[in-house]
Order: sequence, then structure tokens, then C-alpha cells
Amino acid sequence: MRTALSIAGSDSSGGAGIQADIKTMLANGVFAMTAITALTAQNTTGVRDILEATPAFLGEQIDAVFEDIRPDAVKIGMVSSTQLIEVIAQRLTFHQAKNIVVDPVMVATSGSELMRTDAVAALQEKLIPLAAVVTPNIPEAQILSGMTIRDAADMERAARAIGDSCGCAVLLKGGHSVSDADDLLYADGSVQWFRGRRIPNPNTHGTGCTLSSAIAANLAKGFSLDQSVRRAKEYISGALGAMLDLGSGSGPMDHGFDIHSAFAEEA
Ligand SMILES: Nc1ncnc2c1ncn2[C@@H]1O[C@H](COP(=O)(O)OP(=O)(O)OP(=O)(O)O)[C@@H](O)[C@H]1O
Ligand SMILES: Cc1ncc(COP(=O)(O)O)c(N)n1
Repeated sequence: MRTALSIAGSDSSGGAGIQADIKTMLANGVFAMTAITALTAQNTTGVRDILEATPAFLGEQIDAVFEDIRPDAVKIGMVSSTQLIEVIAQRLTFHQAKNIVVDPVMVATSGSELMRTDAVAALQEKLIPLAAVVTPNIPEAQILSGMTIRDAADMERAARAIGDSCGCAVLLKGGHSVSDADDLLYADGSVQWFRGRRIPNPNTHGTGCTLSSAIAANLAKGFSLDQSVRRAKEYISGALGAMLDLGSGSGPMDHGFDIHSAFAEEA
């Protein structure tokens, strides 16, 4: 059994964050472990409150995992402060973690801020350089590159700028465009497009968390980066295509679309 660790925030409504990561890792065939950076009280309409872990306690969670069941991949999601970013970078470097996927979560789909503005510099300087791949969406890529992104050519320029400054691969996600769901991978100096059929589903809470966890799960299983991205996109298309409709805001996807038929009988 391959293993993966999610270092992220808890989403009480179950569609994003740690909860999305565990469901995704399970559905992608790896054993999921967690180090929780913060509890959020949120639902599909917004984030009501955030309770951060202390840096020391986050460090203890990471050490407890690595000293017993070494993860084959690590996914990093919501990390709200500089101090938490620093402890993650320090502990992952100490444990020589491999296959690190950084999802630079800044703002939730509902519009709530999930990272303090002053933490962006630490993310860029300390965490992203440890990554095998960083997975910004278009607004996040604009912040990380300092560029405005209007079209595919802008996406390529921004991905190159981010990748060249961090020395890691960049998957720039196109989920925020209106016409398609095409993502751009910049790795080892070249770009590759992953074309996605846009699914007319307004319920996209947790898409970024889900994609990055699916990439981490596939890296843990030994797939190459581009194979992992392709498999993760197939998985997220299935989860979106299942057309789950829960909650009154942008709802969660059906992470178990491919596995729960075995347990589907009703009482
Ligand atoms: N309507 C859609 N149909 C198909 N694929 C989609 C759709 N929306 C998003 N995706 C895909 O989902 C993945 C996540 O992309 P997106 O840009 O939504 O990330 P994000 O903004 O970080 O997500 P989040 O909603 O968690 O903040 C990408 O592979 C993107 O192409
Ligand atoms: C704990 C946590 N982590 C990440 C997200 C981002 O997901 P989304 O942008 O889809 O709301 C979230 N809402 N909550």
C-alpha cells in the first residue's frame, strides 16, 4: 500500500481541504494521512471562522507521521501564516520528503481569504522551492508571477516565470476560464497542455484540493508527473461529471463516484 500525507486545513462541510484530500487519496488507491494546519468552520456559502494549529503542534503531527509511516508523497494545501509555512518547510527538509505537491491556496471559491497576505513571500521563498510541482489557479498565478493573465499565451509566460524562479514544475490550472478546463504544465523547460472538457457543473467547491491530492496519490504510486496530472484530471472530470448537488452555495463534488457502487444498496 502506497501512502500520502496531506498537510492542509479542515473543511467542516467536507468538500475541500483535508476532507477532500482523504476522499481523493482513498479513491485513487493510496493510504491517506494528515497534518492539520487549521480548523475552519465553513460550508458551501463561506468560511465563518478559522482556528490555526500552533506551529509546534503542526510540527509534531508531521514528525509523528514521518517517524512511523513514511509518506510516498506529500500534498500541501491551506497554510495561513508565515510561521506555519516555516515549520512545514523545516520539517519536510529534515525528513527529506519526496514528491511534494504544493497547492498555493489563497482564497476559497466562496471568496473567503485563507492565507494572510504577508505569508505569500514565505510560501514563495521557503515552501514552493521544495515542491515537485506547484498548482496555482489563474488568480494565484497572477500573484506568484506578478503578471496579468488574459489568455493562453499569458498562462505560458506566467508558468515559465513561476517555474524558473522556484526551480520546480508548475501546473497552471485553467478552471477559472469560461470556455474550457485546460491546464498547462511547465516542467524541465517545456510546456504541455492538458485539455479538459468543461463540465457544466456549478458545484466546484474543492476542485483545487482534489486535483492536487490526486496528483500526489499518483506520484505516490510511482507514476511520472505528466502521467499523474493526466490521471488526476480524469479523476476530477469523473467527480465533477457525477453532478452531485448539495448545499446552497458552490457545492462539493462526488469524490466516491468510481468506488461507491459496491456499497450502493439502500436499506
Ligand atoms: N467546470 C469544470 N469542468 C471540468 N474541469 C474543471 C471545471 N472547473 C475546474 N476544472 C478543473 O479542476 C481543476 C481545478 O481547477 P481550478 O482552476 O478550479 O482550481 P482552483 O481554483 O484552485 O480550485 P478551488 O475551487 O479549490 O479553489 C483543474 O484541472 C480544472 O481544469
Ligand atoms: C480548508 C480549506 N482548504 C482549501 C479550500 C479551498 O477550496 P475552494 O477554493 O474550492 O473553496 C477551502 N475552501 N477550505
